[in-house]
Amino acid sequence: MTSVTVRVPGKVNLQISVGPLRADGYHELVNVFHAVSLYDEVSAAPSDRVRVRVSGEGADQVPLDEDNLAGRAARLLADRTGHPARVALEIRKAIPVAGGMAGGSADAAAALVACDALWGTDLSAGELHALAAELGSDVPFALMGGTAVGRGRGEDLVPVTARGTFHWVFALAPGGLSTAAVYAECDLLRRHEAVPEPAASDALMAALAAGDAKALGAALANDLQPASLALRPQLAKVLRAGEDFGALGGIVSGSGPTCAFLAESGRHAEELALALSDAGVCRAAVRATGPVPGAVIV
Ligand SMILES: C[C@](O)(CO)[C@H](O)COP(=O)(O)OP(=O)(O)OC[C@H]1O[C@@H](n2ccc(N)nc2=O)[C@H](O)[C@@H]1O
Ligand SMILES: Nc1ncnc2c1ncn2[C@@H]1O[C@H](COP(=O)(O)OP(=O)(O)OP(=O)(O)O)[C@@H](O)[C@H]1O
Repeated sequence: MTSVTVRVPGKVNLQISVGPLRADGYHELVNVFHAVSLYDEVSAAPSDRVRVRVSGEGADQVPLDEDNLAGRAARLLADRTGHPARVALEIRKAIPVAGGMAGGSADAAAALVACDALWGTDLSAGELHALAAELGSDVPFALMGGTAVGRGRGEDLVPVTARGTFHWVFALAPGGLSTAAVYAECDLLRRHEAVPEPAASDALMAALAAGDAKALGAALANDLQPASLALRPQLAKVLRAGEDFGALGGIVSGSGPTCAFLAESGRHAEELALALSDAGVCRAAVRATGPVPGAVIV
């Protein structure tokens, strides 16, 4: 085989309920993931060692050394299967880097799928999921796609039935936010509160099952949002602009700083994206739909 290409989506979190800090440094979550049609592509081809090249959105901010998550995924798969760690990975990015849309996690999931096919290591879905969870809390969902509830640190996934297609606008911010820093800020902001166990929102689940965009917009909830806003106060202006321009709901995506807005239709999403761009509150406003499938060979 000469080359394998995998397409992998970014995500928005429809709900993040952040529970107490665990002894291992992670937080217990109820994390409702939703895969959206903003895709990275990862190609894997034979090489003499692990090599990584990156192009596209934010490519200059992506490490090419052993920190690259796609390269780490390839080395982990090689290590566990005994296959030589030899592959040239080419990453084409559209998912914003450090944007709260799990771009690095998506590339890691794509690299696992691509190398598994290129090398003929032929792991089961369960084996790939276990390697994905070792690489990061968001990586298993990038394999699965669709809409799913993640428990534990987010890796323990159960698919959620969602009817229809939802239309989103993502307001991309200049620069990124560190996920670890946002969780640390969340702890700091809640240091005087008793933190309850995380819980799924019934209103959100009912909205998804009914395909009711208006109800979904009203049910979006992210416990990390106050922390992202504390670290990046300008985001309040972005969220207010989305609301003023008629979004059904607006939320910081994951740990931020990307903001996600739910629209009524494709047409409404187009208008909303244009209004956000014209208002000058973001670097760019891009449209996407969800849910979409996880990492697939194309
Ligand atoms: C914010 C989200 O993107 C929402 O899906 C995820 O919770 C973060 O997932 P991720 O980027 O894959 O995170 P990981 O690479 O596993 O962890 C990065 C850091 O985030 C914090 N972290 C992550 C997940 C979690 N359940 N609790 C945490 O406190 C920890 O400080 C950890 O060191
Ligand atoms: N292939 C990759 N693509 C993007 N970033 C990568 C990659 N590999 C390593 N990184 C590093 O990981 C950091 C986080 O990038 P990523 O785009 O995954 O953030 P994120 O979308 O905020 O993640 P999450 O939503 O999972 O918290 C970046 O700052 C970058 O240094």
